[in-house]
Amino acid sequence: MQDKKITFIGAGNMAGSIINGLVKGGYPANLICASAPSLTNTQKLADELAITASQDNNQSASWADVIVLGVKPQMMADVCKALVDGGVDFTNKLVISIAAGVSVTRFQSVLGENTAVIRTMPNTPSLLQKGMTGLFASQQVSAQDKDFASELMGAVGEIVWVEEESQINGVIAAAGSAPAYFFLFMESMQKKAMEMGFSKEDARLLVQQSAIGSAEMVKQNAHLDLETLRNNVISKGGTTAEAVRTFNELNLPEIVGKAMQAASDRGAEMEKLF
Ligand SMILES: NC(=O)C1=CN([C@@H]2O[C@H](COP(=O)(O)OP(=O)(O)OC[C@H]3O[C@@H](n4cnc5c(N)ncnc54)[C@H](OP(=O)(O)O)[C@@H]3O)[C@@H](O)[C@H]2O)C=CC1
Ligand SMILES: O=C(O)[C@@H]1CCC=N1
Repeated sequence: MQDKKITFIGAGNMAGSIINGLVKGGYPANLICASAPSLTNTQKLADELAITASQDNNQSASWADVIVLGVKPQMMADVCKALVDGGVDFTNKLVISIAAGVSVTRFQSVLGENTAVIRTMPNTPSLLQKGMTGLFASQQVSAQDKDFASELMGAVGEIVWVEEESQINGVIAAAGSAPAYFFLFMESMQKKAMEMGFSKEDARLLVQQSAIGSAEMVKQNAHLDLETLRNNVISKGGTTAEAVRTFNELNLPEIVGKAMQAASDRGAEMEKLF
């Protein structure tokens, strides 16, 4: 990977996961700085990973070749304005946003209309280098910077580039928010297993190992579609058939579709707000 100086502005759950995944994957820690108002998250990252922790956004951003913006969407414009007012020159820098709901146009209206901006939508399994990131590049981004962003996010998981910015909201629905869906599903299963008499620990083990095993089967059987994998578990007249019939009667596919649409719609709505 090209060795570039990277500053993360904001280092909470998501940016922290990327920093962890990057350093554990071998990216030089001395090329990474994390800046946030408090040292709570950043100092922990510095102690564990030997990156630099800072409370000075302007100084950290000025030092970097690549600035990863990892603050909450509602504070993004103010944080960017403060960088511009603080004298940070974005002319030769690559800006990578991980925020939902902040458009390229919005970034460029604050940072300068020719700023090279890549919008990404990662997810928290990036912490384990098992992330999924969608990326969209503004016209100003060079092929070399696109390659760098591919390598950067590729270091913490799989990547997919989208041609239309609006598709980032689809990435949010299918990947960025998705870990929470699977956790909710597993929580619901754990709760029922406990009602069936298992201890909390055993209920979790039953559910988590089933989830991990199923996910691994999906990964290792790319030639099989998901329906086939499902059908391989269903014995005619057996138990799984009853569970799946119940899911379908209660319209699980429609529920999932509606939830994903709600996530995507909220992403589009946020783009108007922030
Ligand atoms: N969580 C997720 O699964 C995903 C989140 N995202 C996106 O990531 C972004 C961050 O979300 P998340 O990590 O969950 O949020 P967190 O609240 O965990 O992290 C926010 C971070 O921003 C820092 N911060 C606050 N104000 C400033 C400031 N003025 N300058 C610099 N840093 C500041 C906070 O610092 P301090 O520690 O001092 O409070 C904290 O480190 C959002 O835009 C979200 O859309 C994208 C994909 C998935
Ligand atoms: O909930 C959110 O808005 C962020 C974006 C995707 C996951 N978390």
